[in-house]
Amino acid sequence: MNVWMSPHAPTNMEQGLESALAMARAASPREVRSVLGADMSTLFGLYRVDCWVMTADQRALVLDGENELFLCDDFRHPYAHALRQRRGMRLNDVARQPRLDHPGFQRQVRAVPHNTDLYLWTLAPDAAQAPLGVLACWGSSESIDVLIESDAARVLVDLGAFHWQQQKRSEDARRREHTLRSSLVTLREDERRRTAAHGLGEQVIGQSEAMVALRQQIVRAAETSMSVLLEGETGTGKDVIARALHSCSPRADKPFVAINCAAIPESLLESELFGHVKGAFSGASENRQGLIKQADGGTLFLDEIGDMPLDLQAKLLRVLESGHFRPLGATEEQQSSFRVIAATHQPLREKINDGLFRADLFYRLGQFPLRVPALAARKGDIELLARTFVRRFCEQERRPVVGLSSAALSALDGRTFPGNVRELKNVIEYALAMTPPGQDIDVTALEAREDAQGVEEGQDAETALALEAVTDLRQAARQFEASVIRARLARFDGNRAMTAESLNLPKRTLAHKCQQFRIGEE
Ligand SMILES: Nc1ncnc2c1ncn2[C@@H]1O[C@H](COP(=O)(O)OP(=O)(O)OP(=O)(O)O)[C@@H](O)[C@H]1O
Repeated sequence: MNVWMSPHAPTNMEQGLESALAMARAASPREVRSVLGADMSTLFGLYRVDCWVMTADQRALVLDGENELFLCDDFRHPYAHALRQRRGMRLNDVARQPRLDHPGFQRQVRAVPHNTDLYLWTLAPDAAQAPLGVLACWGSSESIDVLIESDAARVLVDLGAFHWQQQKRSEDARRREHTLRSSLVTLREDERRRTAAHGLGEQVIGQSEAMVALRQQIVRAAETSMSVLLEGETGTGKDVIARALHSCSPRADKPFVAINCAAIPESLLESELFGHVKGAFSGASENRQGLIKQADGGTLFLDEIGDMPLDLQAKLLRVLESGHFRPLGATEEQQSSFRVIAATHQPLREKINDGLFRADLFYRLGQFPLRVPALAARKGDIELLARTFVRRFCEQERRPVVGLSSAALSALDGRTFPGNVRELKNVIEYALAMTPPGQDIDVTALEAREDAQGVEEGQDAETALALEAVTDLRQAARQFEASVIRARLARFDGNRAMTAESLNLPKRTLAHKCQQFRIGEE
């Protein structure tokens, strides 16, 4: 019997037309399925109608919004049979189908009344195409009889498959377009970052894999407002990197404020950072803005952070967490919004273990850790660095730009550079001074510096011997100390951190002695 020819024909026909219209208006495959399932159920008085969806890999059937999954090659459930036959399939009294013992299917059977029949339609827009899914209609034997006889049911199912397919196509097209768009955005982003990283090449020189990767990380860190912790041996370029990071960050037009925590006496460090008000301590004759406030909107670079005293570490942590601080002697709090970059050549973890550095500050500073490799680990960079320094010095001195002989380059390659790039730079500068203008730097010019250092050290030894002749022991000791420090500083290309380390002196003590002996002023 045709359902539209039933005694309620006008109502049913109206409903059928409404259903067809609703499917045509549906905005997604899921909406088509939902209209089809609901309307079939109402029109034919069924217990339940499920619209099973074929997964993209064509291996299973799933139901919108549910977890149940039926594999297409598992013939313990009837959906696999329907898919294989690709035509309508009827199961009378589903509870009496012992071979269909799929646990999921049995759960469904238990959820419907006794004597329920099942009619399955394989939904496909046409026979040549892969099925979209299976429509499972559960109902009494009579309603399933009506369903099977009904032309209207067939029309609705065909319409459902058609609109499902149409919506699926436009959804696939939208998804493809979205994927394309987002991969284009990613591509553009990557390209922008690559260009930015490339642009940093003039500031942070190096073509080794490690340096190329480091520049990319610098660009990434610059995009965020995270705290950056630079770790690396002395002279590896931590200062250069901090400045480069600031210059390619959105804070570039705001101040870059740097402080070396090791170079400033402990007693002054706090007031340098936080500022003070007039009369806060003896000598504080006027209000003074601290570096934290000066860095507002920009970047605060804390070099040698490992040398910051513990009590100041706690205060720094508080500023980083809250953005608030109080200048020395002030009653009011101030605010500053800055990005912090900290640098250290000391292993901070060891300092934490020794109770000299706060673990919480370490983690707060190291939100974006960057490790700067030693020059020895990227010897491939020596030539580019050397040539760049030669060019820069020549331009600075207004001399014709010269090159480096291959013997000079291989001599550089053979050196160890404990002072890293700083040492290389000093070697080049000295060699250039020893080379007549217009001539390439040769190996003899490089060796001249070592010879000069040797003489200087020899002279120091002579001085030390000569001191035996003096009668004032304290003065002799001071002169000897000064000679040792001078020689060691010369050996480490003026690097006080390395000098202090090699003499087992705190950097602050070395700084004090240099001041006392006027080293570095002559
Ligand atoms: N990658 C680099 N490109 C260009 N110049 C560099 C690079 N690395 C270091 N330099 C130069 O080497 C010298 C030392 O660099 P910098 O002061 O940045 O090192 P550092 O790691 O901060 O040293 P320290 O730990 O002793 O403070 C500077 O003159 C700097 O210009």
